[in-house]
Amino acid sequence: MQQDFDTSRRLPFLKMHGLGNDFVIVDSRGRDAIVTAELARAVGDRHRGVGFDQLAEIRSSDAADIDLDFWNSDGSRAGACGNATRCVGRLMLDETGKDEITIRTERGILIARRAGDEVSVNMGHPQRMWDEVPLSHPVDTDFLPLEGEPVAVGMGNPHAVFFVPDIKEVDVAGWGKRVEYDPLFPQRTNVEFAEVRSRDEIRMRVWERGTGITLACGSGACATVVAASVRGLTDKKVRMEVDGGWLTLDWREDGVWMTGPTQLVFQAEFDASFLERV
Ligand SMILES: N[C@H](CCC[C@H](N)C(=O)O)C(=O)O
Repeated sequence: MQQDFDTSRRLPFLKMHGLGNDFVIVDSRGRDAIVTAELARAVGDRHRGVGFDQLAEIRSSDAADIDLDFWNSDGSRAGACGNATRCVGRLMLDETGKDEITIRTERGILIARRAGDEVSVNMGHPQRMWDEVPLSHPVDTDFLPLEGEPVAVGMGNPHAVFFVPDIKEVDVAGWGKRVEYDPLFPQRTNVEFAEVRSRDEIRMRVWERGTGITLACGSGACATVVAASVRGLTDKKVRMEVDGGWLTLDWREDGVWMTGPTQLVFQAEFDASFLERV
């Protein structure tokens, strides 16, 4: 593997999770970015590495408090990751002592705020045009021409949200994987299955592009409240139960706000021999 960093050095990282959506976080501020697709796959392997749903790399920014890049465990890039943004938001809020910080991701500058013990992030405005999601050709994004007629929503990454009468009956892995690779999605897609319990409560399960079933997905939760609201099934503010716990979503004038808990699990470092084997 081509590397532009010194493998004789160790590589410190943090393991964090938001509702069981788990992340390895590497802080590359003050040096060149070091994460490559190969490194992401090696670290993401739960046997050879440590495993994660996404790897997040913090970088110095000239436009916000930090820049943040996301990788899936198959080595692909994710344009957005709401739960990792909340986790890194927590780190930066604690580091700076501020109540609000800015994070530049591929989709633009996001704001993270303290919300009691939890962290809120404004995940920005949803993308509802077919070519923004993106889809492969013009269709009605409120009712995609697929079995189950999902809603297409971009949150900096693509999502297809299905409404189902009973979430327990859904084969999330089988159905999710089929939709992820449907030719309607030229960059593949994340897939959400949502059971609306009331106008302000949704139960959601997710199949993540490049990762598979996860216990939560922040951008997917944002996409789901947008989809439910567009279909007239819920209000714009909902509580959402995912496999890993509860999030609050609020689609406001300035974007979709997501609030929930974050957890630091451990701090460790990859040693030189691990990095040399990548
Ligand atoms: N877990 C993330 C989303 C990852 C999406 C990723 N699987 C993609 O390829 O877009 C979240 O909290 O928003």
